Amino acid sequence: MSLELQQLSVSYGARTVLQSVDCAALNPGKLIALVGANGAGKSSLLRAIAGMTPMQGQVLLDGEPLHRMRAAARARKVAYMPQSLPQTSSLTVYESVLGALRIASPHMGHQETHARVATVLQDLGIGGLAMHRLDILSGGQRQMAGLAQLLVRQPRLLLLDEPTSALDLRWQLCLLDTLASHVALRETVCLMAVHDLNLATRFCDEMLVMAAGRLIARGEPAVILTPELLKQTYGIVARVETCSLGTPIVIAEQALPHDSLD
Ligand SMILES: Nc1ncnc2c1ncn2[C@@H]1O[C@H](COP(=O)(O)OP(=O)(O)OP(=O)(O)O)[C@@H](O)[C@H]1O
Repeated sequence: MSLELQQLSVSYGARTVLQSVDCAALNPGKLIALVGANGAGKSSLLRAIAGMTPMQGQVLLDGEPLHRMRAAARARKVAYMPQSLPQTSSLTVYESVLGALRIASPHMGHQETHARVATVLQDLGIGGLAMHRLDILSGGQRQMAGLAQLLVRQPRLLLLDEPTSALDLRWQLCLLDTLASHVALRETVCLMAVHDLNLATRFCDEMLVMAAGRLIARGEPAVILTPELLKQTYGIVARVETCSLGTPIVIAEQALPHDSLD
């Protein structure tokens, strides 16, 4: 079973920013990248799936319409990480991850709860931050803590909005490696918005490409990423080569002039 989007539309006031997005069989166990230019609608799509913005159409998770699910069941199954995380909490990283798990699984035993928190912090490599307060973390550390709060719940569906945007090169690799292992092990459906196409091609098995509120391409990065698609999507002249790891690498050569774009 999997995630399916049927005729999903989102409007802000009179402005429609997502236009009847259809997408079947977004399957578990793999990372799926959601890419597209600024303003293409990636965050709106993730928020709509997460039930955080009014929408038309239907989102099915394992065949079940998410909007008909009771709030508690939905909160257990779906975890969403926004682009920017709140900075105000004075909880420690450990307390915040523990709290996230207790809300999702209030009946879980004390030992299992604490073991799960310790494991997720260790897997993400942030055990050393456990007793640090969230409000004094760096942006990248907060992003790692935010992901820990989601993974500890072991949701069925993970929706991540640019989860590596604040991370340095090493932590980008650490986070995506851990995420890929978690998603494969738990058979999680994972859809994440990413700007870095080269990270997406390296870690994601499938790519959804958005432009102006529509889904314009879907498939394996090596198959769908072409200079033509990059021109259409981002307004750039780019080459796509195969790097020594065997994955496609996008070399952006030049931005097309603003007045040459539609
Ligand atoms: N709360 C809002 N109210 C009104 N318009 C909005 C709101 N949020 C987003 N939009 C508009 O919806 C369109 C899609 O925005 P969205 O944030 O979904 O794009 P995105 O692909 O995630 O962009 P980015 O890569 O810059 O984060 C944009 O034109 C944006 O101005």
